[in-house]
Amino acid sequence: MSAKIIDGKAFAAGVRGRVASHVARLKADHGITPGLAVVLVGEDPASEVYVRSKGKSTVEAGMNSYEHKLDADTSEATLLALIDALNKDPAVNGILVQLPLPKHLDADLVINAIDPAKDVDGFHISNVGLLGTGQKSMVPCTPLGCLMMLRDHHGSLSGLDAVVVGRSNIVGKPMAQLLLGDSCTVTIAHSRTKDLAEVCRRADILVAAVGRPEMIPGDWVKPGATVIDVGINRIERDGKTKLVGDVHYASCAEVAGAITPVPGGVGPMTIACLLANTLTAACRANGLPEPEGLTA
Ligand SMILES: NC(=O)C1=CN([C@@H]2O[C@H](COP(=O)(O)OP(=O)(O)OC[C@H]3O[C@@H](n4cnc5c(N)ncnc54)[C@H](OP(=O)(O)O)[C@@H]3O)[C@@H](O)[C@H]2O)C=CC1
Ligand SMILES: Nc1nc(=O)c2c([nH]1)NC[C@@H]1CN(c3ccc(C(=O)N[C@@H](CCC(=O)O)C(=O)O)cc3)C=[N+]21
Repeated sequence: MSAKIIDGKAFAAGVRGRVASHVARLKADHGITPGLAVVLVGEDPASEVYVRSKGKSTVEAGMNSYEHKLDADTSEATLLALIDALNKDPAVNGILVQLPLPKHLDADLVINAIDPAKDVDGFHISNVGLLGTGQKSMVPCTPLGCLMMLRDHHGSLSGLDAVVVGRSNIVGKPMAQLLLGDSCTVTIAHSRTKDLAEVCRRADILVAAVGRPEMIPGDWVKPGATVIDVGINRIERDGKTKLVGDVHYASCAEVAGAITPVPGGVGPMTIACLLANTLTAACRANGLPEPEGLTA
């Protein structure tokens, strides 16, 4: 069997297009232009690339982009003062603080200082609690993008066995919540899981969010399963840098029914969902109906 390739890049282009046309309507009918503020502390080159591409996509969708670059040694008080100002700024509908933060800053404290209504990453404890109790919230972008692709491929996810490998607050846990919300039977696996191979083989839906290049081989995949590869790992091969996921693509694609590639899978959907969340936040802030099909 050869898997269907789930084209995240094309899917993301579709989502961005829908966001852009909704933004155009908001502008024309209500004079509202949604705004996204991205805060980057320090000079991590990979983070700078992401922040630039987020800014570019934001502007392409017709929204305002505000970039705040702070020195690596910025104090917690300075960062919190910036977040306070952004919370109060009516032109800003979404706030994203790029992670990881330098070690001297308490990421939980910083994230929880963001107004939950502007928390387009969905990382604030209020949004985590709302998601966990099935209430309307801001949903983390990467898991939301994965859910959109899964719903598109399967129609209904009800009753399917889902295994999420990884239990981080930004990917694994919210991914598991969303799958549970769609009535999957969910298992969360991690570094202490016994017989991970056997656990993975039960999955109709296998989500890999581990951060270990090509860790999951094809013989861990149930024939016909859907494999969602969240991993973004930069490795050296044949003297070149290459981007690979957390699954061994070639062997998994032989067994799976469908699979997301890296690059061109989950990554582009993360950015598209960030724009979707910013639009959703702007609609909620103005008491307007939310865009359909762009939230969980
Ligand atoms: N495509 C995208 O848009 C995004 C991609 N990513 C990528 O996704 C991956 C995961 O990111 P993130 O969740 O932040 O990573 P974290 O490092 O925060 O979490 C990794 C998880 O994997 C588990 N793990 C580590 N080693 C093993 C192992 N040998 N067997 C089983 N489980 C293991 C850890 O378990 P334990 O808790 O026990 O330590 C942990 O729960 C990374 O490659 C990252 O770059 C992240 C965000 C967005
Ligand atoms: N507060 C916060 N929110 C985040 O959402 C967040 C973060 N911090 N820190 C870093 C991670 C990582 N992340 C990615 C986004 C897009 C791609 C992406 O578009 N990837 C392209 C390839 C890009 C390339 O070539 O490097 C792809 O997979 O096709 C990848 C990774 C968001 N993150």
